Amino acid sequence: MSETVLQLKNVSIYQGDSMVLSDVNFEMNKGDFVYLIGKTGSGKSSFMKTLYGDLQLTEGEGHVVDYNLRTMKENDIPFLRRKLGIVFQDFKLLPDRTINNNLEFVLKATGWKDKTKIKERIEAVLGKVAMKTKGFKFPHELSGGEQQRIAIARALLNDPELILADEPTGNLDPQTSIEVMEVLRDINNNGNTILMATHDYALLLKYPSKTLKCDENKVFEVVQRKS
Ligand SMILES: Nc1ncnc2c1ncn2[C@@H]1O[C@H](COP(=O)(O)OP(=O)(O)OP(=O)(O)O)[C@@H](O)[C@H]1O
Repeated sequence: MSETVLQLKNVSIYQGDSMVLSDVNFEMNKGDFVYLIGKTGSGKSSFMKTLYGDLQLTEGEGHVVDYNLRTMKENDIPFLRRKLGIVFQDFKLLPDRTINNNLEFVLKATGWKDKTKIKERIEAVLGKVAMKTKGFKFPHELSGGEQQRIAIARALLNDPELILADEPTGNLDPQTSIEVMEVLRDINNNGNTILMATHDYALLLKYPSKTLKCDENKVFEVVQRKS
């Protein structure tokens, strides 16, 4: 039976007093890969932020993994985020430490203590993004595409039930975007559930998948035409 990881019912999303999206109804099941598209300012980031608890849900019903976005308390947010993997456009790696130490930092902050297990987990996630040999480098010693692969590895550390990727290829050239996309598709093929906001229509055409569009304060599914 399919397992629901995300469910929104009659949701409206606000930034301050202004409504960004209304009547949003959407569900994702384990293993899905869904794109979220829309013009700049159409609400993609606001949608993502609502899902990881950065924007409070005040209207409608929302469930992400086992959290109820309406009733969740401020102290629940870090626990919700442990079940999510979040990838941003600008990578957000800590510049003052190596890749291994960036990953170790997250594991320690989320309760990992055993040194051997930490080392094994770091190797495993670096392997998943084909970056096993780069752990000793600092972020600035890596290309943008490599940094994004590390950010994806970081998102995988705690076996997330849902990966939210907000414009993960937004800072990358077309060829590097394809390489990062291949990593995301591989991860999806291995069972991870991914919601990816993007502007990049070339990626959508090359890697078709279910697509939601934000437009005029609504979110609806678009059907890709086969040419
Ligand atoms: N922190 C904020 N405070 C007030 N309004 C905001 C805030 N962030 C975004 N908005 C407004 O909410 C609307 C949706 O913005 P959002 O960032 O969600 O769009 P987006 O589709 O992600 O755009 P982009 O593709 O440019 O990132 C816009 O009108 C924007 O100006």
